[in-house]
Amino acid sequence: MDLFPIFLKLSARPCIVIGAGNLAESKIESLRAANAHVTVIAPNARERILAMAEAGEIHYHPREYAQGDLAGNFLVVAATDNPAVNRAVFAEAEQSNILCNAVDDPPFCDFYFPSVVRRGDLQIAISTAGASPALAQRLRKELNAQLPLDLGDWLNDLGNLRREVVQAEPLNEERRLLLHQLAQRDVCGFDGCPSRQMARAHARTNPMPAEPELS
Ligand SMILES: C[C@@]1(CC(=O)O)C2=NC(=C\c3[nH]c(c(CCC(=O)O)c3CC(=O)O)Cc3[nH]c(c(CC(=O)O)c3CCC(=O)O)/C=C3\N/C(=C\2)[C@@H](CCC(=O)O)[C@]3(C)CC(=O)O)/[C@H]1CCC(=O)O
Ligand SMILES: NC(=O)c1ccc[n+]([C@@H]2O[C@H](COP(=O)([O-])OP(=O)(O)OC[C@H]3O[C@@H](n4cnc5c(N)ncnc54)[C@H](O)[C@@H]3O)[C@@H](O)[C@H]2O)c1
Repeated sequence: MDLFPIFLKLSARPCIVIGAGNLAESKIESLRAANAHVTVIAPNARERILAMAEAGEIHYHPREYAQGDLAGNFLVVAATDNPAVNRAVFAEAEQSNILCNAVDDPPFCDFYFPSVVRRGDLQIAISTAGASPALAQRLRKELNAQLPLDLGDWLNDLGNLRREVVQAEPLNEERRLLLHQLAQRDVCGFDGCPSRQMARAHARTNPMPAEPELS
């Protein structure tokens, strides 16, 4: 199957989850991790979901799904234990052009949830297009065991240094090569960090062109 892999910005976008059980909980957690505005509709909710609602992290409506509930949402996850309800949710989503994932029900999904390895802003998302979710999970565990725990902190420092370089140097081949070199070196937030000093020395030989004088 030809799936299109993208990383969506969900910040402040309204997303809705129908169902508040075991499977819904992990989907709500991943939507919240992307700062989506999450609404949940289900007659019964797990403890953790009730706690999120009490803390004001999500909106929870303790009732059954009704046609029209999806209006105004960007995406929906159908995670009830009733396939007929999940399919009705998918049908409404189709009609309203809202992206839908009916959990564990591939024909009723516009998108699949991947297995994710995360270190800060670094995310590696794995999909087998539904061929073997167990393999996706195993690969996640293998990659997770191999990647250093402080990779996210390091990426944060590297990102800050890259912003400095981009501000100080014009977009050219020298800058591109420097950024590749920095991505292979130790970088830290400390001002005297050797990689930082190297970047500053580079900026002296590759400065921004002077602003043209106004006549
Ligand atoms: C990655 C992950 C993310 C997540 O769920 O958030 C995910 N499934 C995970 C685990 C997992 N799911 C299942 C098992 C049991 C072993 C097995 O069946 O292999 C295990 C492993 C376990 O937990 O033991 C059962 C299962 N899953 C689907 C079906 C229906 C079918 O195959 O027809 C059935 C049979 C249900 C039944 O028997 O009734 C379908 C889907 N599951 C997907 C995602 C989508 C495709 C992902 C991809 O491969 O691209 C897709 C298509 C739709 C979707 O739900 O988005 C998460 C791992 C998270 C992690 O730990 O990293
Ligand atoms: N838990 C698993 O590991 C797993 C694995 C594979 C498949 N499944 C299947 O996935 C489905 C969901 O699993 P679960 O463990 O999250 O179930 P669950 O029983 O924990 O939760 C079901 C949720 O659906 C809600 N619900 C029921 N009818 C509703 C309606 N009309 N409108 C809105 N909400 C409604 C319930 O209130 C509850 O919050 C089940 O069909 C299950 O068989 C579960």
